[in-house]
Amino acid sequence: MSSATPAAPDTVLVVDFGAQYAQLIARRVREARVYSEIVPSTMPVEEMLAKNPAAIILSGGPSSVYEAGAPRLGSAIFESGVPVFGMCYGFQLMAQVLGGTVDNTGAREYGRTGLHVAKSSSTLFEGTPAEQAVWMSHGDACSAAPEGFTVTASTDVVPVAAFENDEKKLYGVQYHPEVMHSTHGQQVLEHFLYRGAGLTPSWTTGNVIDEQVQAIREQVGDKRAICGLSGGVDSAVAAALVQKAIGSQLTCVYVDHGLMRKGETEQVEKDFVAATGVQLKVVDAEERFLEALAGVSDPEEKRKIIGREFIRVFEQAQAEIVADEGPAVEFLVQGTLYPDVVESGGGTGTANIKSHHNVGGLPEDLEFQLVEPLRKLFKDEVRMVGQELGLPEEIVQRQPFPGPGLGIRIVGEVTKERLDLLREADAIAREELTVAGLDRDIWQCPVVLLADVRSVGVQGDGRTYGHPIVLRPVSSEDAMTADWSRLPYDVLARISTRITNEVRDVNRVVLDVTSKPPGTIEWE
Ligand SMILES: Nc1ncnc2c1ncn2[C@@H]1O[C@H](COP(=O)(O)OP(=O)(O)OP(=O)(O)O)[C@@H](O)[C@H]1O
Ligand SMILES: O=c1[nH]c(=O)c2[nH+]cn([C@@H]3O[C@H](COP(=O)(O)O)[C@@H](O)[C@H]3O)c2[nH]1
Ligand SMILES: NC(=O)CC[C@H](N)C(=O)O
Ligand SMILES: [Mg+2]
Repeated sequence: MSSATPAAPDTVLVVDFGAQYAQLIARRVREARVYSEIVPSTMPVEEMLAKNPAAIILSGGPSSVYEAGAPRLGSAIFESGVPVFGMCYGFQLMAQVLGGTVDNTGAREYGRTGLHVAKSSSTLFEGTPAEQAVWMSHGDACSAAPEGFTVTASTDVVPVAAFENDEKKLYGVQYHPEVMHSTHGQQVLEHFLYRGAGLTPSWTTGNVIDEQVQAIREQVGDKRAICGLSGGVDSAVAAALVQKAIGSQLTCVYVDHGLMRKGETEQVEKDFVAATGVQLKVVDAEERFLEALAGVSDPEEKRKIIGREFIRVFEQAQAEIVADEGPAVEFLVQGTLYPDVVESGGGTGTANIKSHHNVGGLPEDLEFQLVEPLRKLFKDEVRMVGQELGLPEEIVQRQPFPGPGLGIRIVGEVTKERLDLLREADAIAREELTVAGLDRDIWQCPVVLLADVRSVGVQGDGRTYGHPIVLRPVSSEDAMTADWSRLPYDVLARISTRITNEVRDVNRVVLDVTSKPPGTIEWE
C-alpha cells in the first residue's frame, strides 16, 4: 500500500519510544522544512539505517532506561555516522548506551522549568538566551554525561540537561523542545537539523505534490482508478493530486450511505464538480448501509460494517465503470491521513483507539490496490497542499466530517428515524455556529444523539420522555489532541432552544466539556 510511496530525500526518522509527542516532533521537523517520518522503537536498527535517514531523533517515552524490559537501541545507531538528537527518554538512552550515568536521582521536573545554558556558542544553543523556559516531564536524570560530550545546559536540580558531541554529531536534551512552552525549542531543533546534521530547509508542500504526482503515475500506469470522494478536505486534495497525475483515468465515487448530514449530497454533486471538474459518480447506497447496520450498537462493529460496505459499493462502481469502456479499474484512491493510521493502531506498538473506516475498517478481501498520497501528513499540511493545488477556500478550510458519518454519532442502534432526527439537530447547530461566525474558531462540532438514553421533560405543560443531544465543539491543531471550545453562552442557548423546540423527541441538550485525551472527538 504505502510502500509504493518512494522515500523522500533527506528524511529525518523520529524513533518513537511510546512518546506522547512523537507526532508533534515530526511536524516540528516539517515546520523546519525538512521531511520527517515516525518509526516505532521496535524496528531493528538495521532497518532504520536501511532507510538512509539524513538524521535521527529519539523521542521521549514512559519507561526508565535502567528497568528490565525498557525499550532499547543498539549502539550501532550512534556509530553509524548519522546525526542523532535525543529528547528526554531518547537523551537518557543515548547517555546510558554511551557510558554515561542515568538513574532515579529524585530530581523530578514536570512542566515549565528554567534552563541555564552553559555554552551559548554550542551547536544547539547558539543565539539563544542564557536563561530560557523549557518544558520538562521526567523522573529520571542523567548525572554524568558520556565521555567525549560537552554539557551545554543544566537546571537548578539537573546538572546535565543538555549535551553535545560535535565530532560524532550526537546531541541530546532532557527537556521537550517540540512543545510550544519551550520558548526556544523550535530554534534548538532547527540548530540540530541545519547545524548539527547539515540539512537545508527545502521541503515544502510543493515537494509533496511533485513527489506524489510522480509516484502515482508510476503506480497506476495506464490503468484506471476510482477515488472515494466525500466532499471533505482529504479526499478533495487526494482527488486533485491524482487527477493532476493521471487525468481522465480517474473517476470519483461519492457514496451516499444515508449517514450524511442535511444537504451534503447535493452540495458535493454541485459545488465540488463545479470547482474541480472531476468525473463524479454518485451512488445511492442508503438502503444497503442501513440494512447492514440494523441491530448493531457496538461502535467498532459499526465501523467495520461501514468500512466493508464502502468497499462493496466501490466494487460495484468499478464494475459499472468497466462495463462502460476502457481498461480495468485496479486502484482505489483514499484521502487517508496520518492520524487515521495511528488511531487505527497502524503503528507498531500503538493502541487501536478506533478503527477508522478507511484503514482499520477495511475488509480483508480488499481487491483494490490503494493509492493514498496523504498517508503521512497531518490535516493542516493537507490544507496547505490543497491551497497549493488551487482548490477553493470553502473546500480547503472545511471542517472534518468522519467517513462513517452520523452512524458513529448515534450512541445505540442506527435507524432511519434516528438519523433523520439527528440530521435536524445537526443542521440547527451548524447553522447557528455559522451565523455566529464561529466556523473558523472551532475545529469541528459533532452533534451526538444518545439514542439509548431517555430523560423526563416538560413541554407544553405535558410530560415528555425524550432523548438528549450532545454538542461536542472542539478546538484542535491536528485532531490528535483537542480541547473543548468555550463557545459563547448566548450561542449555546440559541442552539439548545432551537433543537428542543424544533426536533421532535429531543427534550435536552448537553455540552461535552472533555478534552482529548481523555475523551476522543467523536463519541464512538
Ligand atoms: N461518502 C463517501 N463517499 C466516498 N468516499 C468516502 C466517503 N466518506 C469518506 N470517504 C473516503 O474515506 C476517506 C477518509 O474519510 P475522511 O472523512 O477522513 O476524509 P475526508 O472526508 O476526505 O476529509 P475530512 O476529514 O475533512 O472529512 C476519504 O478521504 C474518502 O476517500
Ligand atoms: O474518515 C474518518 N473515518 C473515521 O472512521 C473516523 N473516526 C473519527 N474521524 C475523525 O478523525 C478525527 C479524530 O477523531 P477522534 O478523536 O474521534 O478519534 C475527527 O476529526 C473525527 O471526526 C474519522 N474520520
Ligand atoms: N518524558 C520522558 O521521556 C520521560 C522519560 C523517563 N520515563 C523519565 O521519567 O525520566
Ligand atoms: Mg470526511
